[in-house]
Amino acid sequence: MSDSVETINPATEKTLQTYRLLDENQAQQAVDDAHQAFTSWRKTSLKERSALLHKLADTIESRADDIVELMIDEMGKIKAQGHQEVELCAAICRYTADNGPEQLEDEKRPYDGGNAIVSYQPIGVILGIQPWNFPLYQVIRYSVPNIMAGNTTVLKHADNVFGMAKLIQELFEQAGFPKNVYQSLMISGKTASSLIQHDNVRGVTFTGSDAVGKKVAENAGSQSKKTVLELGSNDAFVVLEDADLDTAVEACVQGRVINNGETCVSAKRFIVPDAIYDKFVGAFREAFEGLTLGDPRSDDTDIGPMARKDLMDKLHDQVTESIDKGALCTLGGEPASGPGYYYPGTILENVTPGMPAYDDELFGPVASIIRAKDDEDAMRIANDSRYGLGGGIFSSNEERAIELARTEFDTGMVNINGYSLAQPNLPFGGVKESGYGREHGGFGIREFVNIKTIFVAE
Ligand SMILES: NC(=O)c1ccc[n+]([C@@H]2O[C@H](COP(=O)([O-])OP(=O)(O)OC[C@H]3O[C@@H](n4cnc5c(N)ncnc54)[C@H](O)[C@@H]3O)[C@@H](O)[C@H]2O)c1
Repeated sequence: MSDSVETINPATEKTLQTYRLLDENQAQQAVDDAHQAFTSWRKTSLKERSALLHKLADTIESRADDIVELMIDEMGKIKAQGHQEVELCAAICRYTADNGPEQLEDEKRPYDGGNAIVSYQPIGVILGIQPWNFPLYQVIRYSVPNIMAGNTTVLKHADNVFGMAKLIQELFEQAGFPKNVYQSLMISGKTASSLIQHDNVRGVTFTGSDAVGKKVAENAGSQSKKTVLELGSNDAFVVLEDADLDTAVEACVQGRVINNGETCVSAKRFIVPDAIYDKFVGAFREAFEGLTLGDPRSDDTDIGPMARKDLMDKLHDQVTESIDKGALCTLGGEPASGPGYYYPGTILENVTPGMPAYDDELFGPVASIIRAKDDEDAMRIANDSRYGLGGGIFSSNEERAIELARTEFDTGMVNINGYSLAQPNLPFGGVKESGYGREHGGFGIREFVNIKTIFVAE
């Protein structure tokens, strides 16, 4: 196995940097250092932690241009979306700093014989294994609540964004956090796997594919270590017969191509009843045709390059296999000529079970359109998936849509008449093979704490 990795600019295919990987001994030492840091970090007050998180928010904002440039170079993020990600991360820091103390406060509960205290205590070093698609956000969303709770953390980032891993460590240092409270480790997946077994790693939070997530959970489970899994999905956006089609088209297009189509919680399957199929699909295709594929630095670009060649090749194989099995490609469908890993906005119709476009996650700007008999059939199809992260319902009857979201949609999140990414104050996470556990909104902060009951007899 190579002891270094190269990062590559997906727009130019040029090498950006070479990073030397830590070997297993060095990685184990880093975990011991994080454990050492934990012994004093856990004793800091919530007020001190909160003040440092406010500084982190300011630091992130002050380094916004550096962060966004790196996102563009390493994974092809569109510039304006990079700035949105930076703002979201600063907001997560501030939300956690402002609300964390209350979310972690002791609770008093009477019992037969006395008054108990329920206390939220940190547990130690948390290993984060994260993907590349929101390379700052995914790290901030798990590390900041954990650090607020008194844990320390080591990160294994995706190889293609090692520059971002390095920069994030700098941000924590610049904000004034004590040494080793946060560390980015340049390690392979194999070394990350071995760290799960390290005695001082007390929990593992993984965001990425369901295939790797299952292995990570199995490995951690063999040692009774808790995991949080934020995995992929094939979110269904259901356009009901009474939907306002302009609203639906706008949100569905945005939800499909945001982040170059490389978003876990995004519109991937569009389920449309027969009665409105031609009208919706015609307008959707027209909007998709108008999207600009190109330079992620340009303000005119809607879809930038895909992050890696292997990901583009996989997407194209999934499109080709779906077409071979009967899907109709009514837009796009072939990679653009290089340099750069550019895949155009693509529409597949006649998508049916047994096709990758129906069964699996297509992680790129490809829309899978499925025709339903009626509204009821559309909801059935929406749930006909092994995944359950997010979803969407479009209807002019908001009350009915909310009821369907509440009782019928088998997912962790549902959009009604719109499309939204994560919010600091709202729980984020999935069901079924999209994983378990929740980030944000006061829930993430309690994932890796010891909820301790202290019985105080009267
Ligand atoms: N639910 C969410 O919040 C969320 C958010 C973003 C992305 N995702 C999902 O992530 C996937 C895309 O990311 P990806 O392709 O980089 O995922 P991936 O599973 O290939 O990689 C994720 C991370 O795991 C590491 N890794 C790979 N093999 C490993 C192993 N054997 N042991 C330990 N670590 C290992 C990778 O280096 C990377 O850091 C998509 O399925 C997407 O939907 C989910």
